[in-house]
Parts: sequence; structure tokens; C-alpha cells
Amino acid sequence: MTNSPATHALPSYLNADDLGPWGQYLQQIDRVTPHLGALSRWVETLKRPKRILTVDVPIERDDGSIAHFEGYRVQHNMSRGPGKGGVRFHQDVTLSEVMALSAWMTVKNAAVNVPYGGAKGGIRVDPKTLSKGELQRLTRRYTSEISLIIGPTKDIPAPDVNTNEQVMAWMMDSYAMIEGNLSTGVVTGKPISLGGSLGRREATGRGVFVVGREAARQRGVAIAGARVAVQGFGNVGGVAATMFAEAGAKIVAVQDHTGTIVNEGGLDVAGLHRHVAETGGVNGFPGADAFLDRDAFWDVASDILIPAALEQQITAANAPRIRTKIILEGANGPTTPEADDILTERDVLIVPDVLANAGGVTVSYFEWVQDFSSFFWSEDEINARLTRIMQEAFSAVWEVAQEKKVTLRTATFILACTRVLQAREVRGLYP
Ligand SMILES: NC(=O)C1=CN([C@@H]2O[C@H](COP(=O)(O)OP(=O)(O)OC[C@H]3O[C@@H](n4cnc5c(N)ncnc54)[C@H](O)[C@@H]3O)[C@@H](O)[C@H]2O)C=CC1
Ligand SMILES: O=C(O)CCC(=O)C(=O)O
Repeated sequence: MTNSPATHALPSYLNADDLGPWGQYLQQIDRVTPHLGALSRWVETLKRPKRILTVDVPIERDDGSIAHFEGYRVQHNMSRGPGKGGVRFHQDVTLSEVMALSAWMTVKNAAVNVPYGGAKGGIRVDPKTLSKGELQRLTRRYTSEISLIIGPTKDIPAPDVNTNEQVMAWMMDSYAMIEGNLSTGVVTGKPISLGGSLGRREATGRGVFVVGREAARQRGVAIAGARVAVQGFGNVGGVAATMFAEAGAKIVAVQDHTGTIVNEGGLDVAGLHRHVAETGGVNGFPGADAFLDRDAFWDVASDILIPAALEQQITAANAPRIRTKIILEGANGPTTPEADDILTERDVLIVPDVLANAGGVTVSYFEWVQDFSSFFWSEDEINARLTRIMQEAFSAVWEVAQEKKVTLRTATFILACTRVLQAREVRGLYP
């Protein structure tokens, strides 16, 4: 295993000294390559996004001024199907980040065997500074700019950080106006009234819970009474916290962008949801025992830790202090390769993002299938199918990890990259 970033395949537009999340992904690919056998001759495919679109997104502000925002859509790999992956609105979005997120979608979609490649999009904007009208104009302009490359059989966006069903509805409507047809299948994570799927909103958190239950069984951790700490209380962290609490776990700490709260006896999660809906964050929650500094979150002892916010949160700096048994990666890319090594050495079981948070895209796949057939399934049916896919994926990954004596991350990459590169090989290169 090597910790050095793979510098041999750098696209010319990235700075070799500051690769960001894309460098993290390249290191993960370096770790899987020795396990790919003859398919490793294709591995360069995984180190180069297929297509990168950078767009200028101008909008008229409510005060009449014009503001410009930088947007991206990256299609990392389409060997197994159309591109698929969310759209992020965040002030720190970078091309390196969107490239990495698109590549993790390639791996994730192959890991749970849904027939998609990997893509992701984003706009470098703090949406909290925009009015609803400005947000709609931004979303519509961005959709128009990327409409060149998206479509129900080309690339299908979905929600990610700071985007939701409303944003997806605007994206669908903008695309439909351009194409002159309904095009519900162009995005997933839509409102139910517009061809959305029951269960999609909860799907990622539910998937995190399902694989968490499997991991806990393997590690001999009882969910009832387990201490769970969650970073990020949005779509993923909020739902995962609810499901763990409903199963009897104690949510002892929650951190979001507004603060860090703890309660040794277990936070009232339903009450916390109400507080967040009213105030915009967890800070000030009356049900907390204490409010901690940001960095102190990593000192809270837990049985299960769920990073469900942003990338590169668990690093060589805090990994030695983390006292937990299982890390369930609800977020994409929360753990750096250096931290992976430190925690693995300390016998912490890490269920990687590309497996743990695949429930969202799995139900997005169900939504897309329902839109094409115009036949909608019951929530029970959706949850049962999701649970089965997540359990089967976990057990396949677990088996590979045991057989090859590798981490769950490398095992997931082995399974997924093999599927991607087999498809690549059999498709051939000519003309
Ligand atoms: N929404 C989905 O279906 C999926 C999301 N993910 C990943 O899960 C993560 C969270 O996404 P969502 O829950 O959808 O986003 P969200 O926008 O619903 O929630 C994000 C949460 O993270 C918190 N947060 C932001 N910055 C933070 C910081 N610096 N420190 C602590 N907390 C911070 C926010 O306060 C919020 O609670 C992201 O990494 C996303 O890519 C992965 C798979 C699917
Ligand atoms: O539902 C989807 O299509 C993609 C969700 C996503 O962006 C992710 O899994 O990171």
C-alpha cells in the first residue's frame, strides 16, 4: 500500500501539489489496482473523467445586479450506463471535488450493480445567501447550461448537499421546456407529485442503517443501547439518526454547520428535527446536555460514528483520537487514506461511502424505472427491495474483504472496478 498520490495520470487542469478530493480518489485507485489482474491494463480509464463541463451561471439578483457563479457537471465514466449522481450547491465546491464525487458515483453504482456510470455536478454558491427566486433562477440557468449533456438516457442528476426535491422539480421543468416533452426521467429525487419515488428522501439514511446493522452484527455490537455519534443532520445524517434511535440506539452527539451538541443519555431525535426545522441548525437545542467546540466532536466516545456531512473530515490529525468501533460513511469521501490506515490499524471497522451511502442512488434507480414505465410501486416494496440490495452488497463485499484480507473499502473497489472495467473491455475501443 502506498500513501503517495498517484501523480502519473493527472489531467493538465489540476495542480499536482493540491489535488484535493481527486487526489484522495486516485490513492484509492492505486490501492485497488494490484487486485484487478489482467483488467489493470484498463485502470487509466478510472483515473480520467470521461467528460468535464464547466459553466458560467449568471443570474439577476433581486436588487437588479448581475451575479455570476461557477458550475460543473462531470461525467466520470459511462461504461455501464448513463451518468448518474447528485448536484451540490455549496460555497466550497471545486472542480477537484466534483471530479472525485463523480468517480465515487462510478464505483458506488457498480458496487450495488445499478446500471449506471458515474457523474456529479455542483455550483460554487452558498444557497443560504439567495432568495427563493434567486435560487430558482440559478437552478434553471445551470440546468440550461448543462442540458447539452444531461438527459434520461445520458446523465441523470439528483439531490446532494443543499439541493432537494424543489430544486429537482425546477431542473426537470427547465429541461422539459428545452426538450418540449415531459422528461420526468431526467432527474431523480423529485417530488412525489412529479414522478418522484416513495422512499427516496429517506433512502440514503435507510441504506446507512441497513449496512450499519450488518456491520454491527459482524462486530458483535448490539444496536439497542449502542452509542451513536452523527456529523451532519441533513437528508442523510438526520434520517440515519432517526432510524438508529428507533432501533434503540442512543444518539449521544450530533454536529452540523451550526454547532456540536451532546447528551450522554441520548438526544431526543424527533425533537431535534423540529428544532432544526425551526432554527436552521442543531445549535441551541434545549435537549442537549452540553455544546462543544467543533473539534471536540471527535473526542466523543461511541460504538458507531456516522460522518454524514462533507469530505475529508476524518484525517491523520483526528483519527488517532477517535474512539469508536464502526464508522459508517454516510458522506462521500469523509475519511482520508492516511486516516483509513490509522483507524484500520486500530481495528476500527470502516464501512465505506461507496457502499454505505448507496441506498440513495439505488432508490433513484427505482424512481427512474418507475418514471419510464409510468407504474409506481408501494413504499413497502421499495424499502424491501432497497434492504435486499444493500444486504447483498454488504455480504459480497464482506466476503471479498475476508478472502483477500483487505479493508471493506478496497473490497468494494475490487468488486466495483472489476464490473466497470469488464464492461469497458467488452465494449472495445474502435473506431
Ligand atoms: N442526499 C443523498 O441522497 C446523498 C448524500 N450523500 C452525501 O451525504 C453527505 C450529506 O448530504 P445530505 O445529507 O444530502 O446534505 P444536506 O444538505 O441535507 O445536509 C448536510 C448536513 O451537513 C451539515 N454540515 C455542512 N457543513 C458542515 C461542517 N463543516 N461540519 C459539520 N456539519 C456540516 C449541514 O449542517 C447539514 O446538516 C454529503 O457528503 C453527500 O454527498 C451521499 C449519498 C446520497
Ligand atoms: O441519487 C442519485 O442519483 C445520486 C445520489 C448521490 O449523489 C450520491 O450517492 O452521492
